[in-house]
Amino acid sequence: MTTSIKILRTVGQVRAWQKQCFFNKETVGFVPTMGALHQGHTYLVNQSLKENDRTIVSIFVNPSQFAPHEDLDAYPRTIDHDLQALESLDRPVDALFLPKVSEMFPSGIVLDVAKQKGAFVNGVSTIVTKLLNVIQPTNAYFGQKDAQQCVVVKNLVKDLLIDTTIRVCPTLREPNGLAMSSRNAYLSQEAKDQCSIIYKGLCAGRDYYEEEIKSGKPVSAAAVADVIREVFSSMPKEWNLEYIAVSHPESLEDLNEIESGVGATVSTAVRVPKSDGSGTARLIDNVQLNG
Ligand SMILES: Nc1ncnc2c1ncn2[C@@H]1O[C@H](COP(=O)(O)OP(=O)(O)OP(=O)(O)O)[C@@H](O)[C@H]1O
Ligand SMILES: CC(C)(CO)[C@@H](O)C(=O)[O-]
Ligand code: BAL
Repeated sequence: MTTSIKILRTVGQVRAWQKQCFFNKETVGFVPTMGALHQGHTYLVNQSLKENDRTIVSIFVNPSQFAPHEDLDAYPRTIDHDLQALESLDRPVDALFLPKVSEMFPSGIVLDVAKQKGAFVNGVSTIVTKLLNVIQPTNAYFGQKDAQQCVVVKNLVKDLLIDTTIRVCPTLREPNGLAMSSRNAYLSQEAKDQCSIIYKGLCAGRDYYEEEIKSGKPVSAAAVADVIREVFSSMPKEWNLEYIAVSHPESLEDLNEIESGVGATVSTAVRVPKSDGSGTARLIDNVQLNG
């Protein structure tokens, strides 16, 4: 496909592009993705276009953040569609970084990491650090949908003294409330309709909290989770609720009580059978309880 977007495939090409921006005193916005772009992604890209002189997007399905037997091979790869989506914005992005695995992991991937607990956190921290090192953006854009990822990335930028501002954008949703996700492509329309129960449950938990906190006393995290579990009890029985977590909004440590002035992040993951029968799609979502 022909495109006006500069396609960069090597670290060397990105560094040369970045140096030119730096030389011109232009700010650089960066949106890391794994492709299969949807409106959640284009929201982040539009935000970057608004706030920076130049915008670069990366598409890299990062093997090091998939657990063994997860959907690395099946993960949707739709590069022609993605290029079209980036071309048809009000202003096209300036550059697209499309590295091969060998470019990002020249010494290979330590696959044992994927067997350890916390593989996702390690995998995301490593790839985001590498990408920020290569691109050295002024601002980098992430979606609130991946709440754990936002916390991990904010902490790593702080701890490693990386000179990039992390901008977190709200979760974009389908009209029925389902959070947009590349993995929704695994589901039939009927399943997507049923999936509205995920956000409904989270909202019921948030409504309960907002009512209870008016008393001025801390609210029990278990009680919030129970309200959500009650809504989730009408999920189809073949679905698998992995967890409901009520966590501190900054550290993501589990909370027993939610205090006003602090609030919480309430997150969940649900495995829903894929419509082609080839396994399950893991859907995640979260809401914020205001402090
Ligand atoms: N619905 C959404 N609203 C806002 N941002 C989103 C949304 N979905 C994804 N993003 C953000 O886009 C960036 C790239 O995410 P990614 O390419 O993994 O897409 P994804 O749809 O989250 O994929 P999947 O859900 O299959 O993991 C991340 O910062 C992610 O938080
Ligand atoms: C940030 C990211 C691109 C790192 O691979 C990925 O975790 C994602 O798409 O959210
Ligand atoms: N969007 C979060 C990264 C992942 O799906 O692995």
